[in-house]
Amino acid sequence: MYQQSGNHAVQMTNKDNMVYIIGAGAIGKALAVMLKHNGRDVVLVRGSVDDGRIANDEITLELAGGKKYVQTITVLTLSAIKRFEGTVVLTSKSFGNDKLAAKLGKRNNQFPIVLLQNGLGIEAPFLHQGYHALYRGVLFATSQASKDTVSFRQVSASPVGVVKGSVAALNAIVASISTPEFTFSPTAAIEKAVWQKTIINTVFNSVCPLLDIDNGIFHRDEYALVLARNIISACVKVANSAGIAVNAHEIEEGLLQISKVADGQLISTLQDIRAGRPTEIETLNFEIDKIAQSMQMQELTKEILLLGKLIKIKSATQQRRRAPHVRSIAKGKMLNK
Ligand SMILES: NC(=O)C1=CN([C@@H]2O[C@H](COP(=O)(O)OP(=O)(O)OC[C@H]3O[C@@H](n4cnc5c(N)ncnc54)[C@H](OP(=O)(O)O)[C@@H]3O)[C@@H](O)[C@H]2O)C=CC1
Ligand SMILES: CC(C)(CO)C(=O)C(=O)O
Repeated sequence: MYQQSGNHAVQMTNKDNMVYIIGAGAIGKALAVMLKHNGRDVVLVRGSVDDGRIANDEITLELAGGKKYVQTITVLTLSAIKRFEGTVVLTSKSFGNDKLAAKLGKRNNQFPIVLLQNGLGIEAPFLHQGYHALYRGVLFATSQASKDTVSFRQVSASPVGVVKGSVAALNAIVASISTPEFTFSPTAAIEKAVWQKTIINTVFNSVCPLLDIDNGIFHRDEYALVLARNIISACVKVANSAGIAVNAHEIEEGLLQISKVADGQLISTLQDIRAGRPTEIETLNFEIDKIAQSMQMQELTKEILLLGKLIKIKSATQQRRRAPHVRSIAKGKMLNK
């Protein structure tokens, strides 16, 4: 199934229930360790690098209560894979989806793709490429990676639904990626779940990095919760006008639940900013504002857009600090929205 390279011993397999996780980051590593711990066939595939390298990495997963799982996971890059024989799960950053959709499309076999990424509209590149087995998950979990250790907390089961495909295949996919401590559940209402989670992320992924604070702030601080409530209220009006029946109370409950379970954990956008990496804010605050604009509702999303712009400035500032030579790339590209 994949080629041998260098001195690394890699097991060859012909199974068609292999799970290929693309994106060896905080979520990808956590999922890989959990699957391997439960006896599943899994490999990690690098999302941003494609040098044909194959490695066997020891990854430690820390769960709530101090429980630890250590597993050796095979890490490949795309060019080491001739064809997929199983399910492809994307835990890579969504801004890489255009390139990945094109690359994966070249291996034109029938494999299903599951997107486990935050944000609105992230499936578009795969739909444009004509994928016909496309599934979307919404993660209710929080994961933070440092070197080869990942700290993971599940908030609740993560729903997965059909974008293109069948309910029977969805059920099989959910069974193949679900484990007791990282649980997925099939849903017929994935669009609603995507909006609910995107609204939650619009709050967390802008407010927490701007305050430079952990995810627990909303259950600890009533002023932060009031700010969250205002953002949720505006987003819900936009969603409802777009025909998505979400409600503010349910979303606030979800936000508080995450805030409690993920107290002390950092939102992915804050992890990205601190590491000098790009963020996914385009598919959160900016995408909601874009949808509001298309319905002449942009007055409502002014604050949301401002928070998004501040995240871009903070992210670009940190990137320049870490790599002064990229100054000219970021300059002028930031505030044109
Ligand atoms: N961490 C969390 O708590 C949560 C994260 N999410 C979502 O899950 C997804 C994964 O997040 P997370 O694991 O935290 O992110 P990380 O940054 O830890 O990992 C993401 C991985 O994406 C890959 N990647 C980065 N840039 C590109 C690119 N341009 N093209 C292709 N691949 C790229 C890299 O893989 P490689 O190293 O293999 O090159 C990177 O390791 C995101 O959409 C995030 O919003 C959702 C809920 C919670
Ligand atoms: C809100 C949170 C922590 C929960 O899943 C998340 O989506 C993230 O870290 O990006």
